Formats: sequence, structure tokens, C-alpha cells
Amino acid sequence: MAALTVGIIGMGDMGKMYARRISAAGWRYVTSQSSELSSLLMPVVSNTSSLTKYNDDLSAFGSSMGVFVEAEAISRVVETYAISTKVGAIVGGQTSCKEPEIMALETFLPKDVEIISCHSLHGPKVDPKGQPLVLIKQRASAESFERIENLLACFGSQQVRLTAPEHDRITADTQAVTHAAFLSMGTAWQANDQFPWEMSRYVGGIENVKCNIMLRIYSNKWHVYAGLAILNSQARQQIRQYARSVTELFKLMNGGERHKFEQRVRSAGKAVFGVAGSSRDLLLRDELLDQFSLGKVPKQRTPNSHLTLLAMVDCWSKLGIDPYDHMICSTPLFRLWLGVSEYLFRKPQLLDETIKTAIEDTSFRMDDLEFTIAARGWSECVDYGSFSNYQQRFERTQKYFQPRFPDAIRVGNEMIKVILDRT
Ligand SMILES: NC(=O)C1=CN([C@@H]2O[C@H](COP(=O)(O)OP(=O)(O)OC[C@H]3O[C@@H](n4cnc5c(N)ncnc54)[C@H](OP(=O)(O)O)[C@@H]3O)[C@@H](O)[C@H]2O)C=CC1
Ligand SMILES: O=C(O)C(=O)Cc1ccc(O)cc1
Repeated sequence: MAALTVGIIGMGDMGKMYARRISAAGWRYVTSQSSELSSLLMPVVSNTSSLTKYNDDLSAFGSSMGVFVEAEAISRVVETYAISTKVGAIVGGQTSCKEPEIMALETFLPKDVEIISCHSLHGPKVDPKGQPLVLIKQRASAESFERIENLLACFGSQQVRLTAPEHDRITADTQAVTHAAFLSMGTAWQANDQFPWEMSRYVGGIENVKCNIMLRIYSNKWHVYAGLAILNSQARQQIRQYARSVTELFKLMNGGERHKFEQRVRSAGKAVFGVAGSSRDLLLRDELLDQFSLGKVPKQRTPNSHLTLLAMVDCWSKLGIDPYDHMICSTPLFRLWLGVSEYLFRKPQLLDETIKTAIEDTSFRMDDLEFTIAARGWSECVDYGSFSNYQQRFERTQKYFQPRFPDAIRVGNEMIKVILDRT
């Protein structure tokens, strides 16, 4: 059987990551932008002499081809390259939402081309080893599927086989709604003109996770988050429910409706985590969380109303989602987010303190008000499906936090590595 040559279309962050790893494992690949690649990849690929000059007929070279472009562009790009795809090739995409990708591949590729898509559930700077890698056998023989499994085995990822609808359902539950929460935090902090790590009430413990992950998301490209939220029809519903949960909890807090508020929070916690103190080990521990601060950790931690987290658990409960069901196909950010939610709900003292703070202490009220407005704004933006509006909203906040990205990425990488290694 001839060895696969991999054609990579879209040499952005993920395309480069795939190229580096595939090439280091000895596979030959060709790309749509090899001149741009030379400075970045030559040190890695110099022994394999695997670069071929840019060629319009790129896809004719590949016996396997991957499309690594912006999700929103997938249809245009597949249409462009489909015509020159080699007979009998195996083609797939790596976008974060599979419905439009599969639709484009099925529509434009010749019938003698097989379709196997994939999705690495992590960003380009995370070590793929042990992380989930979804494989979708859309239109292919068992033998071809095995060839792709073998090719991608060089990542050391945990391969998970799903259908495209299963993939989109799970990623709507995990990624899209997680991002909505962090995007809203950033928008709210900006609206109040706050760098949270400079304020003692946002430093230490689970506050570190909120700040670091918020900054990590805003340091990435807007189109990654826009694509997986706007193009995934199920994501809209989840994000809408998250905004509804935030709003309803905020109204109860603001109206001082302690009984209703407490009942709602506790019943959501029970639905998602079972009775407090259940036997499962906690995903996160205090000493781990305190290490990763961008500011000075105060001796005495300020209690927080944690509206962001209470609403997340309320949202899972209202949608009947068991977040643990999705661990097999989850991103590092989702696992951290689930970890801090669990930490709050399964520490009875912390949950009591949070409920009391939410109702009695008004020092977080302005932050919570801005957070509610932000969550609704992001939900509306995704509902309207406007990429340009999403880009404007994202980049406005991105610009505000830009000066702290280098620190946040360094601390965030460390945090993700240490916490995920231990969990
Ligand atoms: N970043 C992440 O954390 C993850 C991203 N993904 C998904 O992977 C895909 C790529 O993301 P990412 O690498 O981060 O994004 P990037 O913006 O870094 O890369 C996209 C690349 O596609 C190129 N491109 C666009 N149109 C064409 C074309 N017609 N021919 C050739 N190249 C083209 C762009 O080139 P140019 O800039 O010159 O237009 C760019 O280099 C997205 O669909 C994303 O959702 C999945 C998992 C994680
Ligand atoms: O872990 C996350 O949620 C990220 O932000 C990185 C990311 C973005 C898009 C994907 O399709 C997969 C992973």
C-alpha cells in the first residue's frame, strides 16, 4: 500500500501544528503556503526534505488532504480545491463545527473521493498527547479509516470516533457555552474598566482560573470562537439558556429573594453533581488553584457571588446536560471550567458563603449587572449570526486586555499543564 502524502490547505496555527507533527513522524506533506512555512518549519523538517513549492494543484499531490481554514470559509475553500483532488484521495477538515464542513465536502468533492474529518480538541500550543482527537468516518472504507488513524497516531492523542451530529452536539454543550461565559466576563470587566488581577477580590483560588482563561480566550483569534458558536445551531440554544440563567439568577439576587434563589441554586447543584460530598474525587484542589495568579494573592479571600458559575450549573441543569458525560470529548478549558464549578458546588461551606454573598453583599452587584448585560449581548450576537458583529465585540475587549496577554499565556499554559496533569 502506498504511503500517504498529506496535503495541508490553510497554514495557520492548526495547519502548522499538524504539519510539524506529521512531518516529525516521517510523513510527507505538501502545503498551500510552503514559502511562508520555510522559516517556521525548516528546523523540524530539514531531515525529511518534505516541502514542495507552492502549487495551485496542491490537492492533486495529496493522497490524503486536510482543510485547516476558518470555519466560515470552508465551503468556498473546498469548492476551490475540490476540482483538483486526486482520484481515490481521502479528504477531511479540521474545523470546530462539522455540519457545514461535511456539507461542503459532500457537495463539492467528486464521488470517488473518501471523506474522513477530524477535530483536535485543544489549541495549537497545547501538547496533543492524551488530548481528545475526534475522527469522523463520513464516507470511507474501513481500510482508509485505519490509514488515517495510523497517520494521526503520531499525535499521541486519545482518538474518539463520532458522527458529525454527535460531534456538534457535544461541542455545543462543552465549548460554545464555556466560551460564552468567559467572553462575558471579559466584556463585563472591560465595561467596569477593571483589570481583575489588580483587584484583591479577583485574585487567588478559582478567581485565577476565571482571569487566566478569560485572557487566554481573548488572546486567540475571534474567528475560532465565532465559527463554533454561530455555525453550530445547537450552540445557540445553549448560549441562550446560559444568558437566561444569568439573568434569572441576577433578578432573584437583586430582588433579595433569598429562598427562591437558594432553592434554585441548590436544586441545580443536586441535578448536576448529586448530593454534596458525593464519592467522586474533586477535579481541582485549593493548593493548585492558588499558584497561578497574575496578582498578589491576599491572605484573606474575599467571598464572591460567583454568578458566572452558578449560572453555568443552572444552565446544565435546565438543559438536562450531564457535563461528565462529555469528558471523553472535552477541551482543556472545559475541564477547568467543570473543575471550578464542581469545586464551588461540592464544598458546602463555599457554596453557603456564595449564596449569602449573592443575596446580602452588594459589592459585586455592579460587576454582576455588567456580566448579565454581557451574557445577553453575546447570546444575541450569536443568535443574529453576524460574524462582523462578533468580530467587533471580540476585538474591542481584546484590545483592552492586550497588554497582559504575554503574562497570561505564560501563566495560563503552566496552569493548564499542572492542573490537567494532576486531574
Ligand atoms: N486555534 C484553535 O485553538 C483551534 C482551531 N480549530 C479550527 O481549525 C481551523 C483553523 O484554525 P486556526 O489555525 O486557529 O486559524 P488561523 O487563522 O490561524 O488559520 C487559518 C488559515 O487558513 C488560511 N486560508 C484561508 N483561506 C484559504 C485558502 N483559500 N487557501 C489556503 N489557505 C487559506 C488562512 O490564510 P490567510 O490568513 O492568508 O487568509 C490561515 O492561514 C478553524 O476552522 C478552527 O475553528 C480547531 C481546534 C483548535
Ligand atoms: O480549549 C478551548 O476551548 C479553546 O479555546 C481552544 C480550542 C478552540 C477551538 C477548538 O475547536 C478546540 C479548542
